[in-house]
Amino acid sequence: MSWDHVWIDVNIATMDPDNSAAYGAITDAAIAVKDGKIAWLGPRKELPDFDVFDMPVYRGRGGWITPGLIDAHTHLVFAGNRANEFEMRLEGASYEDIARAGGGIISTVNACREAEEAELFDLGRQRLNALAKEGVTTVEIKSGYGLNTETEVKLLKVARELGRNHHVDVKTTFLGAHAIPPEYKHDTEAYVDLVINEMLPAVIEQNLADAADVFCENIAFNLDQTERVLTAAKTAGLEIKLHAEQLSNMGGSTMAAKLGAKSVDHIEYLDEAGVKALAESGTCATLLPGAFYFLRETKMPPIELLRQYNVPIVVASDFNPGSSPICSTLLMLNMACTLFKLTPEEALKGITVNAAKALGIEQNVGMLAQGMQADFCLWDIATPAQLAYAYGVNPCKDVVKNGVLVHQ
Ligand SMILES: N=CN[C@@H](CCC(=O)O)C(=O)O
Ligand SMILES: [Zn+2]
Repeated sequence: MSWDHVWIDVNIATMDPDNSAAYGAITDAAIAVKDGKIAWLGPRKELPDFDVFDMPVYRGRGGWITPGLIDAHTHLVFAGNRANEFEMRLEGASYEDIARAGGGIISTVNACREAEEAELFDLGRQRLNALAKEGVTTVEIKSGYGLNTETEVKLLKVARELGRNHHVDVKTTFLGAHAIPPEYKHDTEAYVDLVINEMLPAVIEQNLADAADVFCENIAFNLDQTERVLTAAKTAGLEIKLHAEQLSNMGGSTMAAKLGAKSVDHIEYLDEAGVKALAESGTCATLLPGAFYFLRETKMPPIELLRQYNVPIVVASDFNPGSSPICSTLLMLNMACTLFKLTPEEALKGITVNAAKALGIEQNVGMLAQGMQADFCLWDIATPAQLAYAYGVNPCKDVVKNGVLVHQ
């Protein structure tokens, strides 16, 4: 056999739904890589003969290999910070109060409009490095802190540039309809027109986005406006997704599901009819425990219903300066279990196989099987549940991205 490299003395959490063991596990396993793909994986004793002098053989010392982690919802390109609002909330103001008073998303918009591309790139790279150290190999980055064509394009360009300059793959999402900018405060419809008729065409023309998103909420865009933007984006060839049912039940999830959205995200206020709609369309439900925690929310997302209707559950960091300033995908595993009572296996699915579905890349990444892209991590852990159980000492030992060992 001629491979590029082989790993032995490992256990593998394949996360492959066709493998009925918990985590799709194969213990005492081996995995071989060739041309950026998984050429072979299975029990060590079935590993075909190969010449040990022909290729590097890595020993995992009994650790676990998982798919490279996928953070399917972040806003990681932004300038400034909102520590002042954190203080205000601790003194009694709510996230909604601050947004209505012109703070919140708009304060980050002001910082982003002023920031140079190079500064945004540098900040983005530091954050990407932090995620990559924890085993993240694919990340989604949204715009949404520009709210004018120039700055939305700038943010998406930076996100694309980060993807070109980092081993982490970047999927970009246009979120021009994130909030209503002050200059359109009294004419939201005109802002929606601008998003559809000016921003979206600019983004499409420069191939800056893979998907589009909207914040459907009483402090942002109503159902009709949301539907208009999503329909235009879909017609333009983008995947669609939605910030939905975070602070109230607006019916955004059902509408987005009917339009074929890849995911609806937050969903604390999602009801049974909404869950059913997701199940019918194959739309993923993305849980954002970082925002739930940081905003001290109390309304739980409908976990039991999601299970009952077999809706793929995704877990993501939602890393952003306002509602989730937590740049850690691994910590989300712990929070998804402690706050939402997901099992560690459900949580790990949420940042691997289901996260890939939410980004439409499940044919290539998110689980480990022959022919899949060789994106995987070696962890210094005795059981996969340890990834969700403890936090603080990073157990990520090695990362293989596109078949190349990038971090040791
Ligand atoms: N909910 C809307 N958007 C972001 C928050 C952005 C912000 O507060 O800056 C979120 O996903 O939580
Ligand atoms: Zn978000």
